Amino acid sequence: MERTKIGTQTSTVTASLVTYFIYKRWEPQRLLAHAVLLVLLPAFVVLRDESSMISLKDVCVRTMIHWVIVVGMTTLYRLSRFHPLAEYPGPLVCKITKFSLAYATSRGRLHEVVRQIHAQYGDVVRIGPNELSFCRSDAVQPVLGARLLQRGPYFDTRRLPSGRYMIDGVRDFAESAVRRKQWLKAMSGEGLKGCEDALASKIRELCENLKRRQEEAVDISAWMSYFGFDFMGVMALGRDFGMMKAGADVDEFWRLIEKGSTMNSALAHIPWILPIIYKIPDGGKDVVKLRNICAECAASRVKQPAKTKDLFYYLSGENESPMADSPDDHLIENGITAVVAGSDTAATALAHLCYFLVKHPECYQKLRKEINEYFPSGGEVFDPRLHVDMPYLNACINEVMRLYAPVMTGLQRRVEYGTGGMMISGYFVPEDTQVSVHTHTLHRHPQEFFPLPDVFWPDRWLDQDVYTLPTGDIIPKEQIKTTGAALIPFSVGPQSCVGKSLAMMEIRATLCALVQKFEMRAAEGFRMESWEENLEDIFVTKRGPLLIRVKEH
Ligand code: HEM
Repeated sequence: MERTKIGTQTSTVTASLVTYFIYKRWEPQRLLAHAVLLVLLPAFVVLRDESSMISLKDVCVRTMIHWVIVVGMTTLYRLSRFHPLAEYPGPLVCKITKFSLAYATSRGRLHEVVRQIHAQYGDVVRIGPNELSFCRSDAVQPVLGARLLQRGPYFDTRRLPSGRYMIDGVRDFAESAVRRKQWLKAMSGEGLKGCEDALASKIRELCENLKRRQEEAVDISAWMSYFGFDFMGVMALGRDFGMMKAGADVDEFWRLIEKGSTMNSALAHIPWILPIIYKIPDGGKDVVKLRNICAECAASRVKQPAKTKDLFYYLSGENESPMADSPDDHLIENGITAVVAGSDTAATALAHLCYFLVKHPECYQKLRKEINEYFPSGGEVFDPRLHVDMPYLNACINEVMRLYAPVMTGLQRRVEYGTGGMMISGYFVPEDTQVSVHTHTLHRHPQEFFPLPDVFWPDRWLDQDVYTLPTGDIIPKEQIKTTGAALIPFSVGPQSCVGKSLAMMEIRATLCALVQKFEMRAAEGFRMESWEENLEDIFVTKRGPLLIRVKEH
């Protein structure tokens, strides 16, 4: 009897060690693997050794012991000096698990938490058991730009039930290049030209709507989203969502995207849990609703021949051959990606621009002066070719993208198992390690942006011999540090934002129109500081209200 017990205990410990090694080496993700390793294996060990006198309680107790051993071994190893990342500093809890970052994300505070970790532990920190975060501009190229590292498991949330990845989750560079081909055509000179009429017409609609609301406090942040979604709906799916017309999120498109992003970005830190979450009934209800809206839009768009060579025209391949009668999954996916990736990101940048320009009226006036100089005859200020050359306009946009990039988070890449590791900005990163450059922290690093890295000061982007600081002090060029290579709101490299040109065209044109046409000031009783306090990093940025009064010039 005693011998049987010892035998069972030995078997349980052996099974736990095997389980621990399998998790450590292969990090299995499938639900079946979790079930076999965590439930069936310990039960099998007990049943095999004590088949005649086994009770349910015994099985439960042994399963719990199995779990405690696996978790205990994992924790000890992650904290031990034998772990390949043992030399890197970081909070104890992050060395053990990424649950703490998943929690911070679910609260929208990830940008602050990672920044705080860097402030406390340095430029290269351990933010997960197998993950390093860099806050150095010389890490940007090796991590993102140099075509060395593929995306990490953070992007597993971009995998569709079919097993295929959305374009923004694809790991393999070759597949990525194929999937980006049509996008790049759409973002070429001719492709962008095809978007200009729709953009000009949506900007006009935005200005008309704001004009009608001069007597009331306007939530300009929400209006930027209505505008962004309507524009991208037309561009990518051939349908105006009608948000500006209704002054509301009519199809709940925006709400669905925000809800989905909050959950996805939290789970992205613990991707092994995804197969379990996806089995929960209704777990993907919102995603299905979102997909159905897009599928319906794309279906009606393919029935009409293209009036303009817009984004849909290129993404559907209409530029190369006639369109099929009904949209395929690929086309619907691209449409969803464009709306999800392109609407709210640009809207966030525009909302931040309104916020900072209202807070700094002297910058608002300086920008208005530049617009009047470039468009002396008044009238419509829509000329994307001129916008590109306007120094102060572009300085304001750069400065806002620096302080609050619409995607603040570090984009995860992975040093693959079997590569032997690599050097990144003078640090050895062992194989099987996830790495990222934390955009929000890098953008405010005094070594890259000096002085006043936390202050909105567009002049730092201008080329001058002397600079007047917001404090009134005058300093020479030599005392200014503005590292262009450290500004990475669109990421860099072979998988960077493929919609950058369209986004920049949209932001420049919309800002010019708003500043030319309207005066803006904070609405009475609105606490401006609440804007920054309410920002949430959910991969994209979730924003609270920004109540503004607009008045036509
Ligand atoms: C201010 C606006 C925007 C910002 C800040 C932004 C930022 C980003 C970032 C940081 C990435 C991740 C790149 C990586 O993993 O390295 C990305 C990817 C992407 N963005 Fe944007 N984006 C913006 C607007 C747009 C627009 C307007 C579109 C489309 C019309 C778009 C389409 C995409 C696509 C398709 C990807 C995936 C690219 C790939 O994986 O190859 N984005 N964007």
